Amino acid sequence: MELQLALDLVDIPEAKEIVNEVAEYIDIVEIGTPVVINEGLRAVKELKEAFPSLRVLADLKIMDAGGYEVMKASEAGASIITVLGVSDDSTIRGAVEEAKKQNTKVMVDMINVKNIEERAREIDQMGVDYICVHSGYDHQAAGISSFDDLLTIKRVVKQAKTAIAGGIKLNTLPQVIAAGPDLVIVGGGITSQADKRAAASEMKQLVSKA
Ligand SMILES: O=C([C@H](O)CO)[C@H](O)[C@H](O)COP(=O)(O)O
Repeated sequence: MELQLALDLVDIPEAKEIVNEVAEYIDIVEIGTPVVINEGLRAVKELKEAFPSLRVLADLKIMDAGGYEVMKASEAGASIITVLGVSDDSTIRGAVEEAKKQNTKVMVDMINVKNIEERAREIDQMGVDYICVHSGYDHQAAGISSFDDLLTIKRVVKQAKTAIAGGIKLNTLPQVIAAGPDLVIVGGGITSQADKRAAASEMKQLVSKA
């Protein structure tokens, strides 16, 4: 099981500062959607240059033009790029095809997918690398968690790796780990802690044991 740090509410210098603190405890660093909106793919490029041994995920949440956007993010240095599960199949297939050419990977974010079981089965047949259940900020504010969705995809997904994101904290991590995702994605659970290094270290210890 791997740990991904999501960076959302920071600029590029702040992102580098946080990764400097926690790099040894994370497997993947995510350039979150708000960072891409504010800073562009330059954020992906700069983080990859600063931390070449870390995989960088570009959380583009692609909804259209899958092939083109995967190409641009891959050229910037992303190892993994996100595409939305609610997108048309052609968008997901285009993203997968381009990622194969670029030797990068596609993560499908199931945020707002209503029929998780059926859509996860379909997407699993499209050759994607990860399927990620996700309760985004707006769902978190409404008290919605994606834990049940994780149990669903663990049951039906056969090819892709499974991942979970959204509001995971140290106290909820053991329950998440028990469900056995391949990748756990944590943003505020690390970045909003006074001691980010300690939080990342404790999380990495738990994730590594699983
Ligand atoms: O993808 C995310 C969200 O939609 C904002 O872009 C976050 O990276 C994801 O939710 C993980 O962050 P936390 O919820 O703070 O753990």
